[in-house]
Amino acid sequence: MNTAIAMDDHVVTARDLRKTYRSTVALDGARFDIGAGRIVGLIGPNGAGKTTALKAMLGLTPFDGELRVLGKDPRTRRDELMNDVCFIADVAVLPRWIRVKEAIDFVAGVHPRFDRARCERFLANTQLKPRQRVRELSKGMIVQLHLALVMAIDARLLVLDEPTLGLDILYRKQFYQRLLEDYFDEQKTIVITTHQVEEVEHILTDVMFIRAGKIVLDAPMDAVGERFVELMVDADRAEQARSLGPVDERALPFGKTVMLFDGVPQAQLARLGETRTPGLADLFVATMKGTYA
Ligand SMILES: Nc1ncnc2c1ncn2[C@@H]1O[C@H](COP(=O)(O)OP(=O)(O)OP(=O)(O)O)[C@@H](O)[C@H]1O
Repeated sequence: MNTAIAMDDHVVTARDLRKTYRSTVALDGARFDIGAGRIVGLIGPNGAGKTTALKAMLGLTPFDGELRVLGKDPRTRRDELMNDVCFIADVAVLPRWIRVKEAIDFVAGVHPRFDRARCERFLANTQLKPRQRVRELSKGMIVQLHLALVMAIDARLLVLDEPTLGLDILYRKQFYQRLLEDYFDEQKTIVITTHQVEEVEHILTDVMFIRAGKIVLDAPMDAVGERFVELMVDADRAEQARSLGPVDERALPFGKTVMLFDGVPQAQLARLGETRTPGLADLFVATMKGTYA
């Protein structure tokens, strides 16, 4: 197949992405594809390179390697890209004197795809009032304002870096619910980085784990459920289970062991003990073991 054509089928295509800050390697040959109409979680421990990968996609940092976002190289065509890509920059960018209503007026004035009614719907579920100034808002309320402004823009690619950091659990839940109900459709693609794996796993269509600048797992969520099985075995079956090559194991009380398998049929494991599909958080912990060693 012609690779140029194949690359354009994806919203994002990255090959051999590299970024070094003096002696720190932030991206170490990362490779991934993101298709249209997907909600992708880019998940990794602190310092894994998540923000750097997003900044590269947004044309906010130089890097080596090949990267196409909506068919364009963000290094050279950032301005054009920004018509179709939306992201939340640093929350500190809103001037402290501006009123909620003025911030909405401003975005409505500069962004042709901003939908004021939608923004106001998002805000109706918060305590924010149109006349309040940013300096009168709590940290979490400022994040809410930012999210409402960004979610009301009809962009093809929405990039969210830790979108719910600092928000209470009620709003976090509501945010992800609204992201699905009010924002997402097949024409859109969303990339979210987060540490709060449990909160996003039910909305993701795909998951990417990043560790030390490399993508170490990249799979659709339904494939994750088929690929990985967790098995709880008693001591007398542990050796037999171990011979099937678990990718991780941990001991439980009473001599039981939980083992994580990748690609071993569930039926085969079920003969040795109790099986279940691991949650994303379990997979994350198993995959990242030794990161801080
Ligand atoms: N401007 C910078 N100057 C020097 N080093 C940097 C800079 N930005 C990031 N780094 C380093 O690059 C690596 C990756 O950082 P990055 O911010 O991409 O990680 P992250 O996965 O987003 O982490 P976190 O979850 O903690 O936000 C880290 O080791 C970090 O110290």
